[in-house]
Parts: sequence; C-alpha cells; structure tokens
Amino acid sequence: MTAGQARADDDGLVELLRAWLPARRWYPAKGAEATLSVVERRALADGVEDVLVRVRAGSIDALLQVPLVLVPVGADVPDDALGVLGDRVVLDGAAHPAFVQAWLAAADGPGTGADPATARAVSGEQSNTSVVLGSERPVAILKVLRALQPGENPDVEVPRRLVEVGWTHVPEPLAWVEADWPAPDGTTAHGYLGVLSAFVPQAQDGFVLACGYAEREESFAALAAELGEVVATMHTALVRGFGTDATTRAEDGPAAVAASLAGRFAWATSAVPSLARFAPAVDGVLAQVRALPTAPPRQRVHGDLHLGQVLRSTDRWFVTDFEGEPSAPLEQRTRPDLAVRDVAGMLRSFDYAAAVGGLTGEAATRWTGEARAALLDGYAAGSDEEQVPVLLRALELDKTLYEVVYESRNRPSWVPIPLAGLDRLLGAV
Ligand SMILES: Nc1ncnc2c1ncn2[C@@H]1O[C@H](COP(=O)(O)OP(=O)(O)O)[C@@H](O)[C@H]1O
Ligand SMILES: O=P(O)(O)O[C@H]1O[C@H](CO)[C@@H](O[C@H]2O[C@H](CO)[C@@H](O)[C@H](O)[C@H]2O)[C@H](O)[C@H]1O
Repeated sequence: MTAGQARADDDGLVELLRAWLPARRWYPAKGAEATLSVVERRALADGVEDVLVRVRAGSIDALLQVPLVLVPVGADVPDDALGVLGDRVVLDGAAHPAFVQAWLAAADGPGTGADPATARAVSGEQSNTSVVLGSERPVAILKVLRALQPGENPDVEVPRRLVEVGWTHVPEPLAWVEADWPAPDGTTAHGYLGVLSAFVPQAQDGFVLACGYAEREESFAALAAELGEVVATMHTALVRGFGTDATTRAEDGPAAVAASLAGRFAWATSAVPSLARFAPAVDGVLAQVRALPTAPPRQRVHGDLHLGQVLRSTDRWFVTDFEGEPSAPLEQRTRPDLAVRDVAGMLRSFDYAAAVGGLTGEAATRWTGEARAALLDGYAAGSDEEQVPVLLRALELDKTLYEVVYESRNRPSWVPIPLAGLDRLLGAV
C-alpha cells in the first residue's frame, strides 16, 4: 500500500476521532486525557481512507488503524457515523464493502473469491475488528488489526507455518496486507495491517460454549480433555515449525521465570495498587520457582491462550489469534517461551466461564476442578513433556495478575473474577 498526502482537514478529523475512539473496545487510553494525532491518511480508493492515528496518554503510545469511508452528505447521517467532514459523512470503514474491496485488491496471499458486498462485522468487538465475508455460507474472516506494531505479525506468520507443517486445527491465512508508515523517531516502520483467514464453519466460540455448560451445571470435562490434547499437538507442531530455542541459556532457567513473574507483579501492582496485599504470598511462589532444578526448553507458544481464542466446529477444536497478549511489545510476544504458559492461560478460562455461567461456591469448585483435571489429562496424553506443578501455578498466577489489570482497564465489573483466582492460587502458599 502506498501512503496518501497529508490533508488540510486533519484537525477536523482528529475532533471526530476524539469523540468516537474512546468508546471502541480496542482504544488503549480509556478514561485518560490523550493526545491524538493523524500520522497518515492512505487513500485506498475513491472515498476510502485508512487513517493511522497516534494515541499518547502517560505510558501509552499506540498507533491505531482506523479505516474510514467518506460518502457525500445526503438527507440522512446514519446513527453510527463518526460525523461530517466538509461535504462528506465519515463512516467507520472496517466492515464497509468499499473498504473491504480496496483491502482485498491490495492484499498478498492465495486469496479467496469472497464478495466484499457480503462483509459484516463480528459482534462483540475485542482487541481488533473482525469482518465475516460470504453470504449464506461464510467463507473467510478479515481481522483488521487496530494497534499496529512494526515487524512480523505472529497472527499471520504462526498459522502459515502451522499449516505448512500439517497441523489442521488452525484456520488457514488466505490474504494479508503489509505497509510502511512513519515511525515516531523519523524512520520508516513496516508491519501488517490485517489478515484474512479461512472461516471455520458452524463454529462456536469456546468461551460462550463453556459458559453454557457452566450455566447448565453440565460437565465440560470431555470437551476440555479434547482441547488439552489439541493444545499439546499445537505445541509439538510449533516445535516442528519453529524449533526449540537453540540458544536456551542458564538465564532462561528458573531464576528467569521467577524474575519475569516478579516483574509482572510489580507491573500489576503499579496499575492496581491494592494488589500489594498479595506480596508475601507472591514471594512464596517466587521462592518455589527459584528452587526448581531446571525449567523446560523454550519454544514458540500461543501466548494468550484462553477459551475465547478457540472455536468448536461440530466435532473439532480450532485455535485462533496467535498475536499473544495485545498490550505487550511484538519483540516480547514472538520470543520463545514456556509451553506451560498456554496451559495455564486455558486453565484460567475455566474460572471465567464458571463465574459468567453463574456458578458459585462448591458448584463452581466442582465444575472448574473437573474441567481443569480433564484439560491436564488431555494435554498429558498428547505431550511428552512432564508438567511441573510449581511452574503451572506460577504461570497461572502470572496470567491472573495480567487479567486483573486487563479487566480493570476494560471491564471493571469483571475484576472480581481474577481477584478470586488470586485468592485461590495464593491462599495455600
Ligand atoms: N477463522 C475463523 N472462523 C470463524 N470465526 C472466527 C475465526 N477467527 C476468529 N473468529 C471469531 O471472530 C472473533 C474475533 O476473533 P479473534 O481472533 O479472537 O480477534 P481479537 O484479536 O479481536 O481477539 C471471535 O469471536 C472468534 O470466535
Ligand atoms: O482475545 P484477546 O486477544 O483480545 O485477549 C484479551 O481479551 C480477553 C477477553 O476478551 C482476555 O481474556 C479474559 O477473559 C476471557 C473471557 O472473556 C477468559 O476466557 C480469559 O481466560 C481471560 O483471560 C485476555 O486475557 C486479553 O488478553
């Protein structure tokens, strides 16, 4: 994609964005006084622009992708329009057929015959915006990346490699768009703007599925066992595709795992100061980790695995969204890591599903206990790696601390879910 010219009406556009962006789920500076600047406006087609907006607020410095479609002012301004700029109405473009058509024309990859006119946004927007293509039968799903980062995109690179090594539980990437943009230091950055993947038919979101089971107080064990086995084969396929970290060094051992958990706790406590009350118990976990003789070799992992990242299609699990934790820098998200991090992430999801499904007390403990045991058994059946309980607990703790911060920024009413997780994990130290 080539860059368009800077435009005279950027100030007006910034005003529209200032009003519209904060309500987007993927906006990173909710509730903060932020500085917004238009870094680039790419004209993709007549009336179709891909706008890159820099958002700065305290330690947050993000580059957001905001596709827009500008149509002549007519009698009606649709309710969901951003507003009016000169003689044009500005519309959110991510799922607009005109944007999708321009995107497909600019994309690389094997492609698909999908008709842009059938584009519709997936409800329940998360870190990015997903758009389904195909009329009666969806054929592909376009993920418009929101927070842009320079470099390889694991959500393109990892699924492509997994398909290459013959792993069949990942939707195949069909098209992707790369671009250059001006970096804050005056250099040119290069990265991905989006990826189109094969649509998994009749897929149910794993989290929605599990919440339903919890609501009915029906055991999720059989599905969890299958999922555990799929996660194990994913790890083996990731080793086939990327190898293990050939340079595994002493500094990647137990002391490094402990240092990274200590760093997570410090980060979480600076964002949510009340977490400081867990310091003595966290120290206990750190001591257990440091006392381990070794840590397993590092390899590519999913990095943010949870039930919302897996799809159940009739009788099969698929794994999606290999981006890692959305707020971490790319360099950190693509670094070889411990496979047990993904297992721990999935275990955390059972607490969420039980809570959202309305289970409390003993019923919640029973339901999550069964699902947890089944996931671990399934994983053990598909993997040669012995699970180390101390590491599993440490990485569950790491994820739970991340979740407290994530929820306090995005869904404050859900903070009690990871807080209860901390009580459970740290109560017995
Ligand atoms: N290949 C696919 N086929 C069908 N649905 C998908 C596919 N990939 C993702 N989804 C659905 O799209 C939504 C967003 O996808 P996800 O990759 O989790 O995006 P985000 O990065 O925003 O979290 C999820 O509800 C997921 O169930
Ligand atoms: O899916 P994303 O890559 O955007 O991941 C982020 O958002 C997730 C929530 O949508 C968040 O996951 C947490 O909530 C899930 C239920 O909604 C639950 O299944 C997960 O276990 C829990 O961590 C994820 O942490 C965040 O990175």
